[in-house]
Amino acid sequence: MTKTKIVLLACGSFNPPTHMHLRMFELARDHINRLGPYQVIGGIISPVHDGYNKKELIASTHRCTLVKLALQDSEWIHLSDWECNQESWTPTRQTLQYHQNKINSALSTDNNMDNNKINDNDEPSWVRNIQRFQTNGVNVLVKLLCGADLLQSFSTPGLWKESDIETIIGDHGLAVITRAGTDPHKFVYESDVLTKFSNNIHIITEWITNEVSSTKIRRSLRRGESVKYLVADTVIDYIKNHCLYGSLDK
Ligand SMILES: Nc1ncnc2c1ncn2[C@@H]1O[C@H](COP(=O)(O)OP(=O)(O)OP(=O)(O)O)[C@@H](O)[C@H]1O
Ligand SMILES: NC(=O)c1ccc[n+]([C@@H]2O[C@H](COP(=O)(O)O)[C@@H](O)[C@H]2O)c1
Ligand SMILES: [Zn+2]
Repeated sequence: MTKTKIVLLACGSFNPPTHMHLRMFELARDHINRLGPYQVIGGIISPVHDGYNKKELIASTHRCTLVKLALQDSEWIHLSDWECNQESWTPTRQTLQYHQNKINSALSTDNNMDNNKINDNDEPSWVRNIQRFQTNGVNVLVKLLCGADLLQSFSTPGLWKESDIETIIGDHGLAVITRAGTDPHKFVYESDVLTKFSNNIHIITEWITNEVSSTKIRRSLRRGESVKYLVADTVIDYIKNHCLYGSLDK
């Protein structure tokens, strides 16, 4: 049986990236691969544009560097700085569509080329990673990976267009990681649009709960407290060297 090839894309602030951001990918890959008809072949972290204007959001140049440092130990998850390099903030539907189109057009070019030439190009690492796989002309699907709080934000009035939610879930699909304080099953039940597309929403229970959040990390840094074992050492070094989040180099 040919498995549908999946790439997981997580959007968000990553301000800064924590171990839990990376755990989400591992949890979702195990879950989706276990279902049978799917094979997860790549992961992408797409930090949000500075124009998102969220409180305490530091410059995307720093956030992209921090994500790259956090991903040094991962073979399959890559940074995409595409959103950050746009003129302004991009709605998530467009981000998913851009990455899916880019991957599939790179793969179709590969199919028409001599095998030796594959990977010998200037594509970003998140594309090159996927070019290692044989897809035999079958399109790769990019799914949105998120925590349950992002799913919950779908019901915030004026935040998401209903048509975007339909495209994101209907055409791409969601992998949702449970998070304390949220009940994604109940949330799907209470929403007509989410129930309509619930066959394309994978809710993944995080049994080894880890309530780290970027907000808590920023708070500890501001207070001069240790964040070791919550975020990568290389991320901590960079934050301290650049005195980010009110931290002092010590
Ligand atoms: N501990 C966690 N459990 C489940 N999902 C998480 C967790 N931390 C982050 N995520 C998910 O990671 C994605 C990126 O989130 P984001 O950058 O906002 O991180 P955050 O820790 O929630 O940061 P902040 O506290 O600044 O909101 C979102 O989909 C979010 O739900
Ligand atoms: N309408 C939309 O497409 C829409 C609305 C709100 C947030 N988002 C995205 O969700 C993510 C939320 O990140 P935070 O959880 O860090 O706020 C960001 O990547 C943002 O671009 C998208
Ligand atoms: Zn958040």
